[in-house]
Amino acid sequence: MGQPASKEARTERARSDAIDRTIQEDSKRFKKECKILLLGSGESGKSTIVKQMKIIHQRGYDTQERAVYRPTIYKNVLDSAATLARVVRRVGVERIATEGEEVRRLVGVLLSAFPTVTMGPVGLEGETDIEGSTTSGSLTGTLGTLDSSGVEVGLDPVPFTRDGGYLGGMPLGRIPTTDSPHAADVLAQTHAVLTPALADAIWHISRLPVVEKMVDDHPADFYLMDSASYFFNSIHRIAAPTYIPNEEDVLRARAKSTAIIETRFFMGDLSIHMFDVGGQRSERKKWIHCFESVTSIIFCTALSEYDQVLEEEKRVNRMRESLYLFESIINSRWFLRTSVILFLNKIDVFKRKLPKIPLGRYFPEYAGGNDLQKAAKYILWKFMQENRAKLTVYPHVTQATNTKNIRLVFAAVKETILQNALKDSGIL
Ligand SMILES: Nc1nc2c(ncn2[C@@H]2O[C@H](COP(=O)(O)OP(=O)(O)OP(=O)(O)O)[C@@H](O)[C@H]2O)c(=O)[nH]1
Ligand SMILES: [Mg+2]
Repeated sequence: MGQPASKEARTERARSDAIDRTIQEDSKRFKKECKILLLGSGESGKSTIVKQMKIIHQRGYDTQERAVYRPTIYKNVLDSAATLARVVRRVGVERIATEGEEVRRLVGVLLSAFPTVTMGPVGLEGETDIEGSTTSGSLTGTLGTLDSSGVEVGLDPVPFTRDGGYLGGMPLGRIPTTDSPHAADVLAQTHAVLTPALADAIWHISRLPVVEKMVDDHPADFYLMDSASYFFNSIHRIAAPTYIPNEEDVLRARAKSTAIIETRFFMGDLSIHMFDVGGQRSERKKWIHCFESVTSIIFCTALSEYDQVLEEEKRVNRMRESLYLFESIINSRWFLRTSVILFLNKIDVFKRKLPKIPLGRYFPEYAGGNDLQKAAKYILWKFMQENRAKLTVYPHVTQATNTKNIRLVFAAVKETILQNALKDSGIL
C-alpha cells in the first residue's frame, strides 16, 4: 500500500496518461494508413483496379467523367478495326468473299476505311517504332534503369483533365491527361471515322470464324486488345452520335499509363494510398520513386497472356516477362517487410482461350490439358518458384473488369493488410 498521492502527483499522472493516449491514438492512425503499390507488366490490369476502387470506394463515375473516355474508346475501336483489316488481307479477300455477296460488300467497306495499313493510321502493332524497347533477359530489361529522372507523381487521374471541346462533330467532354492521350492527339492519328456503315462492317467481319481463327493462330502477328470483342459487340451503340460510355465501357477502355498516379480512399477505417504505375519497360525506371515504406504490393499478371508477345519487344513472351519481373520485385531488398498480393487476372479471357490455345504449346512442361483449375494452379506454381525470399504471397484469381469480383477480392485484401499491420505492431 503506498502513500496517498499528492495533488501535484495526481495532476502529473493525469497529464502523462493523456500523452500516452495521444501517442496510442497517433500510432493507431499511423498503422491504419496503408501504402499500396500496383505493380506488373503492361496491360496486366493495374489501372482497371484503380477504376474499380473509384467505383467501390469513391463516388463512381458521373456522366461527365464517363464522357472523358469517349475518345479513348473510339481509338480502341479504330485500332482494333485496323488490325481486323490486316487480318482480312492475310486471310485473303477472295476466301472471305466465299461467304457471300453481302460479306464481300462489308469487306470492301472495312478495307476502304483502312486502305494502307503499313505505318498506323492509329499506331499499328508490329509496324510502328516501339518506344523504349530494351533487350530482354537482364534486370534492366524487366525493371528498367532505376533513376530519378522524369518522374511525375499525380493524384487521382480523373480530376486532372484538360478541356476537350468539340472536334470533328464529336462531343469529347474532358480528356484525362494520364489515362489517355489528349483527344486532339488521338484524333490527329485517326484517319478513319466510325460511320454506321463501318460499324456494321466491323460487327459482321469480326464474327467470321475464319477471321477469329487467323487471330488465334497468329498471336504474335495480330494483336487484338482484350476489350476488342466487347467493343465490337457494342459497336452500334458506340458509333451513335449521342454515345456516352457506360461504367463497363470505362472499365474496358485501354490506355497505357505513362505516369505514377496516386489515388487516396478509405477502405473501412483504413486510409489507402494506392499507386498505379506504367507497366511497360520504358515506364519501370520510374517505379523506384514509390518503393519507400510500402505496406502491400498488389502484383498483377494476366493469366491469359501465355501466348502473347510484349508490345515493346515482339520476341518476348508476355508471361515469361511477367515471371521475370515478379522475380525481381519479390526478391528485392525493398520489400522484405511488405505483404505481397498476387492477382492472377483476366480469368475470363483465360477461360475462353485455354480450350482453343493449349498452355502446353508455350510452357511445354505443363501437362494438365485444358483443365482451368490445373492450368491456373500451374501458373501460380510458376510464380511461386520465383519467390526465393520466401515472402508470404496471397494469391487471388481475378477479373479486374468485374466489379462484383473485385469487391469480394478486396474484402480479403483488406483482411490481409490488417493482419499484417497487427503482426508488424507485435499485437499478433
Ligand atoms: N476481359 C478482361 N479485360 C481486362 C481484365 N483486366 C483488365 N482488362 C482490360 O485489359 C486492358 C489493360 O488494362 P489496364 O488496367 O489498362 O492495364 P495496366 O496494367 O494498367 O497497363 P499499363 O498501364 O500499360 O501498365 C484494358 O482494356 C482492361 O479493360 C480482365 O480481368 N478481363
Ligand atoms: Mg495502367
